Amino acid sequence: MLSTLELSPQTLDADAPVRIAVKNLDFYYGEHKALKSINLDFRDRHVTALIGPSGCGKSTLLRIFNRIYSLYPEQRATGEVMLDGRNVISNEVDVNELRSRIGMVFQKPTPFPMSIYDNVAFGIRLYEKPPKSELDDRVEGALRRSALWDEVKDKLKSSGMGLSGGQQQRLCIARTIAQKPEVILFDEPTSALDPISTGKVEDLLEQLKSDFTIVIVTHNMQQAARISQYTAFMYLGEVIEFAPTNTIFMNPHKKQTQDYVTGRFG
Ligand SMILES: Nc1ncnc2c1ncn2[C@@H]1O[C@H](COP(=O)(O)OP(=O)(O)OP(=O)(O)O)[C@@H](O)[C@H]1O
Repeated sequence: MLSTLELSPQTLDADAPVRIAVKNLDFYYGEHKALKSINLDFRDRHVTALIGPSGCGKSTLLRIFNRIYSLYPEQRATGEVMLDGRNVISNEVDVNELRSRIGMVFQKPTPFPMSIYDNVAFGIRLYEKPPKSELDDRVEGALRRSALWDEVKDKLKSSGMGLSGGQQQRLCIARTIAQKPEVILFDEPTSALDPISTGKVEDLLEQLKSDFTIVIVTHNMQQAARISQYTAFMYLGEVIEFAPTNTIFMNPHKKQTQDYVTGRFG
Protein backbone atom coordinates (compact mmCIF):
# COMPACT_ATOMS: atom_id res chain seq x y z
CA MET A 1 0.00 0.00 0.00
CA LEU A 2 2.77 2.44 0.85
CA SER A 3 4.21 2.22 -2.63
CA THR A 4 0.90 3.23 -4.21
CA LEU A 5 0.57 6.41 -2.18
CA GLU A 6 0.94 9.67 -4.01
CA LEU A 7 2.66 11.87 -1.49
CA SER A 8 2.27 15.61 -1.38
CA PRO A 9 5.23 17.11 -3.25
CA GLN A 10 5.35 20.40 -1.36
CA THR A 11 8.17 21.20 0.95
CA LEU A 12 7.50 22.14 4.52
CA ASP A 13 8.26 25.52 5.91
CA ALA A 14 9.64 24.46 9.27
CA ASP A 15 9.71 28.12 10.35
CA ALA A 16 6.01 28.68 9.69
CA PRO A 17 4.42 30.06 12.85
CA VAL A 18 2.11 27.88 14.89
CA ARG A 19 -1.45 29.08 14.30
CA ILE A 20 -3.21 26.77 16.77
CA ALA A 21 -1.36 25.21 19.71
CA VAL A 22 -3.18 22.46 21.56
CA LYS A 23 -1.85 21.72 25.03
CA ASN A 24 -2.92 19.01 27.45
CA LEU A 25 -6.41 18.91 25.99
CA ASP A 26 -8.94 16.50 27.49
CA PHE A 27 -12.52 16.14 26.34
CA TYR A 28 -15.52 14.50 28.00
CA TYR A 29 -18.93 13.40 26.76
CA GLY A 30 -20.52 13.17 30.21
CA GLU A 31 -18.36 10.59 32.02
CA HIS A 32 -16.72 9.32 28.84
CA LYS A 33 -13.26 10.74 28.28
CA ALA A 34 -13.02 10.92 24.49
CA LEU A 35 -9.72 12.82 24.20
CA LYS A 36 -6.72 12.28 26.45
CA SER A 37 -3.99 14.83 26.89
CA ILE A 38 -3.74 16.00 23.29
CA ASN A 39 -0.70 18.11 22.38
CA LEU A 40 -0.46 19.30 18.77
CA ASP A 41 0.77 22.33 16.86
CA PHE A 42 -0.99 23.40 13.67
CA ARG A 43 1.26 25.44 11.39
CA ASP A 44 0.15 28.52 9.56
CA ARG A 45 -0.67 28.01 5.87
CA HIS A 46 -0.17 24.27 5.99
CA VAL A 47 -2.65 21.43 5.72
CA THR A 48 -2.72 19.10 8.72
CA ALA A 49 -4.63 15.83 8.40
CA LEU A 50 -6.18 13.96 11.32
CA ILE A 51 -6.36 10.23 10.59
CA GLY A 52 -7.22 7.16 12.62
CA PRO A 53 -9.83 4.42 12.96
CA SER A 54 -13.49 5.18 13.54
CA GLY A 55 -14.18 6.49 17.03
CA CYS A 56 -10.59 7.59 17.75
CA GLY A 57 -11.69 11.19 18.34
CA LYS A 58 -10.83 13.02 15.09
CA SER A 59 -14.16 14.83 14.74
CA THR A 60 -14.32 15.51 18.46
CA LEU A 61 -10.97 17.28 18.26
CA LEU A 62 -11.97 19.28 15.19
CA ARG A 63 -15.21 20.43 16.76
CA ILE A 64 -13.44 21.72 19.84
CA PHE A 65 -11.61 24.33 17.76
CA ASN A 66 -14.74 26.35 17.13
CA ARG A 67 -16.50 25.28 20.31
CA ILE A 68 -19.39 23.45 18.67
CA TYR A 69 -19.52 21.25 21.77
CA SER A 70 -20.55 24.22 23.91
CA LEU A 71 -24.09 23.74 22.60
CA TYR A 72 -24.28 20.57 24.72
CA PRO A 73 -24.11 21.02 28.48
CA GLU A 74 -22.80 17.51 29.22
CA GLN A 75 -19.76 18.00 26.98
CA ARG A 76 -16.66 19.72 28.30
CA ALA A 77 -13.06 20.38 27.39
CA THR A 78 -10.13 21.13 29.67
CA GLY A 79 -6.67 22.29 28.70
CA GLU A 80 -5.65 24.83 26.11
CA VAL A 81 -6.34 25.52 22.46
CA MET A 82 -4.28 28.63 21.87
CA LEU A 83 -5.06 30.87 18.90
CA ASP A 84 -2.83 33.95 18.78
CA GLY A 85 -2.10 33.75 22.47
CA ARG A 86 -5.68 33.26 23.65
CA ASN A 87 -7.29 30.04 24.86
CA VAL A 88 -10.32 29.59 22.63
CA ILE A 89 -12.00 27.06 24.89
CA SER A 90 -12.18 29.58 27.71
CA ASN A 91 -14.88 32.22 27.79
CA GLU A 92 -12.31 34.95 27.19
CA VAL A 93 -12.92 34.43 23.46
CA ASP A 94 -16.42 35.27 22.25
CA VAL A 95 -17.87 32.29 20.36
CA ASN A 96 -19.09 34.42 17.43
CA GLU A 97 -15.69 36.02 17.04
CA LEU A 98 -14.14 32.55 17.24
CA ARG A 99 -16.35 31.18 14.47
CA SER A 100 -15.55 34.12 12.22
CA ARG A 101 -11.85 33.28 12.64
CA ILE A 102 -12.17 29.51 12.49
CA GLY A 103 -14.58 28.38 9.77
CA MET A 104 -15.86 24.86 9.25
CA VAL A 105 -16.93 22.77 6.27
CA PHE A 106 -18.88 19.60 7.05
CA GLN A 107 -19.02 16.13 5.56
CA LYS A 108 -22.40 16.64 3.95
CA PRO A 109 -22.74 19.86 1.95
CA THR A 110 -24.94 22.23 3.93
CA PRO A 111 -26.12 24.99 1.58
CA PHE A 112 -28.82 27.19 3.08
CA PRO A 113 -32.24 27.30 1.37
CA MET A 114 -31.50 30.60 -0.32
CA SER A 115 -29.85 31.83 -3.49
CA ILE A 116 -26.26 31.07 -4.42
CA TYR A 117 -25.40 34.75 -3.89
CA ASP A 118 -27.10 34.89 -0.49
CA ASN A 119 -25.40 31.69 0.64
CA VAL A 120 -22.01 33.32 0.19
CA ALA A 121 -23.12 36.75 1.41
CA PHE A 122 -24.60 35.12 4.52
CA GLY A 123 -21.25 34.55 6.16
CA ILE A 124 -20.19 38.14 5.50
CA ARG A 125 -23.46 39.72 6.67
CA LEU A 126 -23.24 37.81 9.95
CA TYR A 127 -20.31 39.89 11.10
CA GLU A 128 -20.12 42.91 8.78
CA LYS A 129 -22.32 45.28 6.84
CA PRO A 130 -20.27 46.15 3.74
CA PRO A 131 -21.78 48.36 1.00
CA LYS A 132 -23.47 46.47 -1.85
CA SER A 133 -20.60 46.93 -4.32
CA GLU A 134 -18.08 45.54 -1.82
CA LEU A 135 -20.42 42.68 -0.96
CA ASP A 136 -20.74 41.84 -4.68
CA ASP A 137 -16.96 41.85 -5.04
CA ARG A 138 -16.46 39.62 -2.03
CA VAL A 139 -19.12 37.16 -3.15
CA GLU A 140 -17.52 36.97 -6.59
CA GLY A 141 -14.03 36.67 -5.09
CA ALA A 142 -15.08 33.82 -2.79
CA LEU A 143 -16.82 31.99 -5.64
CA ARG A 144 -13.72 32.40 -7.81
CA ARG A 145 -11.44 31.15 -5.01
CA SER A 146 -13.74 28.14 -4.66
CA ALA A 147 -13.48 27.36 -8.37
CA LEU A 148 -17.24 27.76 -8.73
CA TRP A 149 -17.63 31.19 -10.35
CA ASP A 150 -17.65 30.02 -13.96
CA GLU A 151 -20.32 27.46 -13.19
CA VAL A 152 -22.69 29.81 -11.34
CA LYS A 153 -22.01 33.36 -12.53
CA ASP A 154 -25.15 33.38 -14.69
CA LYS A 155 -27.46 32.02 -12.02
CA LEU A 156 -26.48 33.73 -8.79
CA LYS A 157 -30.14 34.20 -7.87
CA SER A 158 -30.96 30.50 -8.23
CA SER A 159 -31.20 28.35 -5.14
CA GLY A 160 -27.98 26.87 -3.78
CA MET A 161 -29.94 23.68 -3.18
CA GLY A 162 -30.24 23.19 -6.96
CA LEU A 163 -26.51 22.64 -7.42
CA SER A 164 -24.86 19.21 -7.65
CA GLY A 165 -23.33 17.74 -4.49
CA GLY A 166 -19.81 18.73 -5.50
CA GLN A 167 -20.92 22.25 -6.42
CA GLN A 168 -22.80 22.54 -3.12
CA GLN A 169 -19.64 21.62 -1.24
CA ARG A 170 -17.66 24.27 -3.13
CA LEU A 171 -20.46 26.73 -2.35
CA CYS A 172 -20.06 25.91 1.35
CA ILE A 173 -16.33 26.49 1.01
CA ALA A 174 -17.06 29.85 -0.69
CA ARG A 175 -19.40 30.79 2.18
CA THR A 176 -16.67 29.94 4.67
CA ILE A 177 -13.81 31.76 2.96
CA ALA A 178 -15.96 34.86 2.31
CA GLN A 179 -15.78 35.49 6.07
CA LYS A 180 -11.99 35.67 5.77
CA PRO A 181 -11.22 33.19 8.54
CA GLU A 182 -7.64 32.35 9.50
CA VAL A 183 -8.29 28.66 9.95
CA ILE A 184 -10.64 26.34 8.05
CA LEU A 185 -11.69 23.00 9.51
CA PHE A 186 -12.79 20.31 7.07
CA ASP A 187 -14.63 17.30 8.48
CA GLU A 188 -14.41 14.58 5.79
CA PRO A 189 -15.35 17.13 3.12
CA THR A 190 -15.29 14.70 0.20
CA SER A 191 -16.76 11.54 1.67
CA ALA A 192 -20.16 12.25 0.08
CA LEU A 193 -18.69 13.22 -3.31
CA ASP A 194 -17.87 11.36 -6.52
CA PRO A 195 -14.20 11.08 -7.61
CA ILE A 196 -14.33 14.05 -10.00
CA SER A 197 -15.88 16.37 -7.40
CA THR A 198 -13.41 15.01 -4.85
CA GLY A 199 -10.53 15.92 -7.14
CA LYS A 200 -11.86 19.47 -7.51
CA VAL A 201 -12.14 19.92 -3.75
CA GLU A 202 -8.63 18.51 -3.24
CA ASP A 203 -7.24 20.93 -5.85
CA LEU A 204 -9.02 23.71 -4.03
CA LEU A 205 -7.50 22.75 -0.70
CA GLU A 206 -4.08 22.86 -2.28
CA GLN A 207 -4.73 26.44 -3.42
CA LEU A 208 -6.40 27.59 -0.22
CA LYS A 209 -3.45 26.66 1.92
CA SER A 210 -1.54 29.67 0.62
CA ASP A 211 -3.96 31.86 2.58
CA PHE A 212 -5.44 29.69 5.30
CA THR A 213 -4.39 27.22 7.96
CA ILE A 214 -6.26 24.02 7.15
CA VAL A 215 -7.15 21.07 9.36
CA ILE A 216 -8.83 18.13 7.68
CA VAL A 217 -10.33 14.94 9.10
CA THR A 218 -10.24 12.19 6.53
CA HIS A 219 -10.75 8.44 6.44
CA ASN A 220 -9.02 8.37 3.11
CA MET A 221 -5.31 7.85 3.63
CA GLN A 222 -4.55 8.45 -0.03
CA GLN A 223 -6.17 11.83 0.38
CA ALA A 224 -4.23 12.64 3.55
CA ALA A 225 -1.01 11.71 1.74
CA ARG A 226 -1.91 13.76 -1.33
CA ILE A 227 -2.96 17.00 0.27
CA SER A 228 -1.45 17.41 3.74
CA GLN A 229 1.99 18.46 4.93
CA TYR A 230 1.50 17.23 8.50
CA THR A 231 -0.48 14.24 9.75
CA ALA A 232 -1.60 13.23 13.23
CA PHE A 233 -2.48 9.57 13.70
CA MET A 234 -4.99 9.13 16.52
CA TYR A 235 -6.18 6.02 18.33
CA LEU A 236 -8.57 5.67 21.27
CA GLY A 237 -8.60 9.37 22.05
CA GLU A 238 -4.83 9.84 21.93
CA VAL A 239 -2.39 11.18 19.40
CA ILE A 240 -0.11 8.24 18.72
CA GLU A 241 2.16 10.01 16.28
CA PHE A 242 2.34 13.48 14.77
CA ALA A 243 4.89 14.25 12.07
CA PRO A 244 5.35 15.52 8.53
CA THR A 245 3.02 13.53 6.30
CA ASN A 246 5.89 11.90 4.41
CA THR A 247 7.25 10.54 7.69
CA ILE A 248 3.89 9.19 8.79
CA PHE A 249 3.38 7.33 5.53
CA MET A 250 6.92 6.35 4.57
CA ASN A 251 8.83 6.08 7.82
CA PRO A 252 6.53 6.08 10.85
CA HIS A 253 8.23 5.72 14.20
CA LYS A 254 5.43 3.88 16.00
CA LYS A 255 4.31 0.37 15.17
CA GLN A 256 0.62 1.31 15.50
CA THR A 257 1.05 4.02 12.89
CA GLN A 258 2.86 1.64 10.58
CA ASP A 259 0.11 -0.95 10.97
CA TYR A 260 -2.59 1.62 10.31
CA VAL A 261 -1.08 3.19 7.22
CA THR A 262 -0.29 -0.20 5.72
CA GLY A 263 -3.83 -1.45 6.32
CA ARG A 264 -2.81 -4.11 8.89
CA PHE A 265 -4.49 -2.42 11.82
CA GLY A 266 -6.67 -4.39 14.23
N1 LIG B 1 -22.38 12.92 21.15
C1 LIG B 1 -21.64 11.96 21.73
N2 LIG B 1 -21.97 11.46 22.92
C2 LIG B 1 -21.23 10.51 23.52
N3 LIG B 1 -20.10 9.99 22.99
C3 LIG B 1 -19.73 10.43 21.79
C4 LIG B 1 -20.48 11.43 21.09
N4 LIG B 1 -19.86 11.69 19.91
C5 LIG B 1 -18.79 10.87 19.88
N5 LIG B 1 -18.71 10.12 20.99
C6 LIG B 1 -17.67 9.14 21.32
O1 LIG B 1 -16.41 9.80 21.35
C7 LIG B 1 -15.41 9.00 20.73
C8 LIG B 1 -14.78 9.76 19.58
O2 LIG B 1 -15.77 9.97 18.57
P1 LIG B 1 -15.48 10.80 17.24
O3 LIG B 1 -16.77 10.93 16.50
O4 LIG B 1 -14.74 12.02 17.59
O5 LIG B 1 -14.49 9.82 16.47
P2 LIG B 1 -13.98 9.86 14.97
O6 LIG B 1 -12.56 9.45 15.01
O7 LIG B 1 -14.30 11.17 14.36
O8 LIG B 1 -14.86 8.71 14.32
P3 LIG B 1 -15.42 8.55 12.82
O9 LIG B 1 -14.19 8.39 11.99
O10 LIG B 1 -16.24 7.31 12.88
O11 LIG B 1 -16.20 9.77 12.48
C9 LIG B 1 -16.09 7.70 20.34
O12 LIG B 1 -15.88 6.78 21.40
C10 LIG B 1 -17.55 8.07 20.24
O13 LIG B 1 -18.37 6.97 20.54
